[in-house]
Amino acid sequence: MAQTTAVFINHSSSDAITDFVLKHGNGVKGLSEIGLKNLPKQYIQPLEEIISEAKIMPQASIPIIDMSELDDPSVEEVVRRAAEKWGFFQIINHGVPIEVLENVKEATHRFFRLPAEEKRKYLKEFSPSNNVRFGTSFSPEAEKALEWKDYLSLFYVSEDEASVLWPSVCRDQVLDYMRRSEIVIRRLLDVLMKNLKVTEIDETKESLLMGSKRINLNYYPICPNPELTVGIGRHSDVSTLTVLLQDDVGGLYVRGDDDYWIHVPPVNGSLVINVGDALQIMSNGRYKSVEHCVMTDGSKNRISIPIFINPRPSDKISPFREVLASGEKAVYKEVLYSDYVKHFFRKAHDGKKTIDFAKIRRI
Ligand SMILES: CC(C)(COP(=O)(O)OP(=O)(O)OC[C@H]1O[C@@H](n2cnc3c(N)ncnc32)[C@H](O)[C@@H]1OP(=O)(O)O)[C@@H](O)C(=O)NCCC(=O)NCCSC(=O)/C=C/c1ccc(O)cc1
Ligand SMILES: O=C(O)CCC(=O)C(=O)O
Ligand SMILES: [Fe+2]
Repeated sequence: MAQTTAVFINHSSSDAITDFVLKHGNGVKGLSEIGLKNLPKQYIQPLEEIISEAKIMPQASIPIIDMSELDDPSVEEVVRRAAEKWGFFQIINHGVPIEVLENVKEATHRFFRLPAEEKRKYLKEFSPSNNVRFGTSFSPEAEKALEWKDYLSLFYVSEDEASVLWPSVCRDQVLDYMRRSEIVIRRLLDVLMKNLKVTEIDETKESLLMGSKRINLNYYPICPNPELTVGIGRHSDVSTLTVLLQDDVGGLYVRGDDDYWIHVPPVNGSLVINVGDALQIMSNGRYKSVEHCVMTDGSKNRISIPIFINPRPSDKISPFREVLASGEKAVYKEVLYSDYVKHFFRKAHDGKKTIDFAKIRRI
């Protein structure tokens, strides 16, 4: 059977492949598993989207910060500088138990091992809710070239809603990971806010900084031609902060100086933290939401699990009053957060362009 499918797919039209991947719920994981020899042409990315050896800064790395020392003012300073300069850092000794991380990784594999007919139930057209979505690539209708990634995206509303709507093979482990990471997120936001002269996170600020959460389970299967495609194209996150758990395969790259990229090496037990566009806007550009992308692997399947900490969809975001108090000019105008996110989802990944949506144009 697999043999027949492989012969069929290897000789199929683009449309048949797209149906197999997108409509029937096989995803790129399905393509990978039938032993595809060559990357289908709709996945071939323009050469400039591929990070070759020559574009990597081998000696550079994003900071690794030990959170057990966070009460030390010098460590607070390291966190702030990392958010200002790199927009990305890894944390260790963060208080989220290693079993919680291992359990959510295993749960992610369990979800993706489900048969296509099961996963298909969560495709946009069949899912019982907009808050649960299984998909592939990022925005297939808008993309010139597809991305080599399948995902399950879960927008968190409440434990009760999750217990009804989220797939039972991964629900409990995902919720546990979200719950257990809450303390470290709050702590990081406290430190980052102090530096902006925001001394108290009241109810309004709490909503703006962490009023909603989305968690994605990303699956990047073995790719037959990793030198021709990407797992995720260049983008910045639209979150306030993103907390990312990756496995031991590697492949995440962050924009460094000029046209160079920095690899984020897997560090056992660590979490990758990055600033998203919402925090760049609210900090009036002080904290940087940095472009990043994922390259595929020719010999290993990879997973990653980002938690996007966001404003609420109904929040209006703009630079904080405290940041502008000293007379600094606002770089960004007020935008409704759900408009911002819809703008992001409706186009293909395009590097740092999403934030132009909120930029004030001065002539
Ligand atoms: C606008 C949202 C996202 C959906 O609202 P809705 O009422 O369900 O509206 P729609 O169902 O009409 O969705 C709007 C559009 O977004 C698309 N979309 C709806 N969720 C999704 C979805 N998880 N995936 C990819 N399209 C979607 C959806 O397909 C639709 O596009 P289109 O059909 O072309 O009109 C709403 O939940 C909202 O405002 N959420 C705010 C919190 C939030 O989710 N923030 C996003 C944080 S995610 C982040 O930072 C980075 C994410 C990311 C993700 C993938 C990457 O490769 C890289 C980065
Ligand atoms: O897979 C990764 O390491 C990064 C994923 C990512 O950038 C995203 O989901 O927004
Ligand atoms: Fe991202």
